[in-house]
Amino acid sequence: MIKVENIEKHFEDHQALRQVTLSIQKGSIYGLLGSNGAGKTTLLKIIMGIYRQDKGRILIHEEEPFEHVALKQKMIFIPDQPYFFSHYTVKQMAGYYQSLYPNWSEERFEKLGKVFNISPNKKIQRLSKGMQRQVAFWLSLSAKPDYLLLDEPIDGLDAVMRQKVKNLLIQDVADREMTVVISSHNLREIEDICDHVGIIHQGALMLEKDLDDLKSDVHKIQIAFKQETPPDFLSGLDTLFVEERGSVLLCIVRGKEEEVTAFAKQFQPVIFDLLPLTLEEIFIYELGGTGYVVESIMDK
Ligand SMILES: Nc1ncnc2c1ncn2[C@@H]1O[C@H](COP(=O)(O)OP(=O)(O)OP(=O)(O)O)[C@@H](O)[C@H]1O
Repeated sequence: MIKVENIEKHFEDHQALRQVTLSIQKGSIYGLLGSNGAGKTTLLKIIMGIYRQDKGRILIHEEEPFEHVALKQKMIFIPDQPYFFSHYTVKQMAGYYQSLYPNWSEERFEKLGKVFNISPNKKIQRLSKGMQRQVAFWLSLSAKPDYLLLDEPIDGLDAVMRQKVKNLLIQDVADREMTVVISSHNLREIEDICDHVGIIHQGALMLEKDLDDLKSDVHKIQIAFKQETPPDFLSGLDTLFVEERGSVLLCIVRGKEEEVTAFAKQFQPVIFDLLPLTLEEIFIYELGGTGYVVESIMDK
């Protein structure tokens, strides 16, 4: 488990993180969403023990990562521009990873070679950017880390490889409870693999959600009554948004589907529809006036 408690970080007079608190369960995939400069990379580097926070505490498996060598052998960070030694082949770099990570599996490295389809004898710096990114995944997954932190990892991978990498991540989470933190600008890139997301804006965590709960507990209802809207109707619902569209009332409500339906039907509506919301709609309604935040993570 990763616990981030009241983290603050300044770079000279710029405050990059403000009072960030979140926890990431073992065996889960956590999406850290935010626009450029929001503070995602800074937070990932603090979790990895690469930067030291000014205030607050990070606990990985109840231990602080900064200068903790044994803990770092179980953690891998893939930065947005992976770094490799110049002139090293994939095989030579694999040897280096093997010396760093005690959990390294040669068998896994060979098996994954078939997925990535890159010759281990190739010099990494002669590969394309997307292929170098594949090498970063190939080596990292062969090292079988307990914690894998990814800084905008999907960018630069083609659609087929993107899906392959997502499947590999999900497989390691399911098989050996690896914990993944993945940063992105774009909710759509990661919504299919994350079970939790946090939205970070100007260094502060604005919203943190369990995606399964979120998808099942927020609904859009369209309802019309024979006459005026009964006064008790809206006051009896937990509404995030209400709009009159002619005689039809559109409401975004929180609550269990059966309970919302049973409640609405008491008023004998002439029209009643309950529809699921897209994740995008949920964030728009939940974040209300903070339009830029929503727009920035929904870019197409
Ligand atoms: N080493 C550094 N020195 C000074 N300022 C920094 C440093 N690293 C980050 N910052 C500043 O901290 C803020 C947060 O940067 P960070 O890289 O964490 O954002 P990000 O959310 O990862 O952005 P992006 O999506 O553009 O990569 C930015 O204003 C950035 O300029």
